[in-house]
Amino acid sequence: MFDVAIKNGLCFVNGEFVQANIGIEGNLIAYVGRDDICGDLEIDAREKIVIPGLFNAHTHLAMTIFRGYAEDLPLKDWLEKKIWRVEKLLEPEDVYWGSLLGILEMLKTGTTAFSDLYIHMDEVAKAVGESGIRAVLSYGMADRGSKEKADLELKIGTEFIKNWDNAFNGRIRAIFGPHAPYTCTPEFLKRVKDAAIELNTYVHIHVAETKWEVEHVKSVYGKTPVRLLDEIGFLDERTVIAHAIWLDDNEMRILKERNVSVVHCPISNLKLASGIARVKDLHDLGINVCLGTDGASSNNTYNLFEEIKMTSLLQKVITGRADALKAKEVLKMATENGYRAYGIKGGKLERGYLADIVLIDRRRHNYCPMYDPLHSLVYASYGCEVTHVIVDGELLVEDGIVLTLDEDKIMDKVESLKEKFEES
Ligand SMILES: CSC[C@H]1O[C@@H](n2cnc3c(O)ncnc32)[C@H](O)[C@@H]1O
Ligand SMILES: [Zn+2]
Repeated sequence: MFDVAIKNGLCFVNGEFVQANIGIEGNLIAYVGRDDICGDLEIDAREKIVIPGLFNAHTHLAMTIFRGYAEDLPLKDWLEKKIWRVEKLLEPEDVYWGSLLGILEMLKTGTTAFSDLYIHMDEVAKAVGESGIRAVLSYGMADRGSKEKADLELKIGTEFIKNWDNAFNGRIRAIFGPHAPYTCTPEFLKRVKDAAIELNTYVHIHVAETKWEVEHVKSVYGKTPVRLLDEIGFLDERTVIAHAIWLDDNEMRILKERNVSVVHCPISNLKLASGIARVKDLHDLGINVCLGTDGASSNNTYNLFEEIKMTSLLQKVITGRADALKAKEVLKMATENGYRAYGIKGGKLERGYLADIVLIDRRRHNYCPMYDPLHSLVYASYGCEVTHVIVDGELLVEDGIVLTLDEDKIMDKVESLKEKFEES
């Protein structure tokens, strides 16, 4: 008898869809196979596709508050003329409600875990605790050339890790999140890496997002962001870089040699007109590529199914090859690779892996006819087909309803915050 039994689903196991039952004990998958199983809670999956939970590997969760606030601008103007001004007005409680809204949207669209880099992170951690989702959290640090600021930022970032790492049965992993090579000096980034090594933790950072960034870093430090980071010993298997658009072949080889993971955020990159990452090349080199949405102000949703489809389509068009990335590989980027990037044993329907599992309704007009569930999922999903979501062995979404959150209350709160930022 298992705690939870998912029965007769079409399950994504070892890269293919097979009819199977899944037994969950505590927070782990304890059984995957064809034997008839029982559970204290039994979920009938006869009409469902069952996949490992999606991992959104780069977010600024509470930016739901600024969804639609600053449109049709390139990254530099978006940040400098709009976003950084209103972020100064953010209070902790705003971040709490904005984060809950982001979590609500992610759970409803099959995301079981995310990696966030933002401010007022205690509030994000509280929202993660209450909702039941899994998260890797980092306080977003930038020294901007000031030694005093560097000391303070590192202190806040370190305290956050000490207070929250492994909270809620290990659902929260707390790591370092320096913003970018153009807001953080190499001296500061070196201190962050040393602290990360001492605490045995990960570092999540934006790198090579725009042409401007590369030219700016070159003009100040005489080398590109990736070469600069490599020179200070910043890059290793516990480094996760978001974007990685403007790289030459040699820089890609450096990322491979150092075992760095890359988070591809195609929709944000298109919307801010930053560029298109060479994901096929990164993938072919053997780099661990995972997927992210970035913040809701540059996307404007937290629906990872959109990133899955966009990743596939963009690589087809920039390589001129319709088979640039296999659908199976892209689904792996959205699941297993995200968990792997942050050293979490999840993202696979396999015994011993974390029980982060998503059930999807097969009986939808957009999946009809279903020749191959993999292709239906990757190319025809809206995200709203998700019916059940289990995180850490707990059922959080049932028949499309998030059991742990009050959807109307969260929406009312975030809608009411708009007033504060409208005039800014
Ligand atoms: C200091 S907390 C994180 C910081 O990052 C900003 N941000 C959001 N999206 C992006 C992006 O695509 N590139 C760079 N910075 C980004 C966010 O607004 C916060 O200020
Ligand atoms: Zn970002």
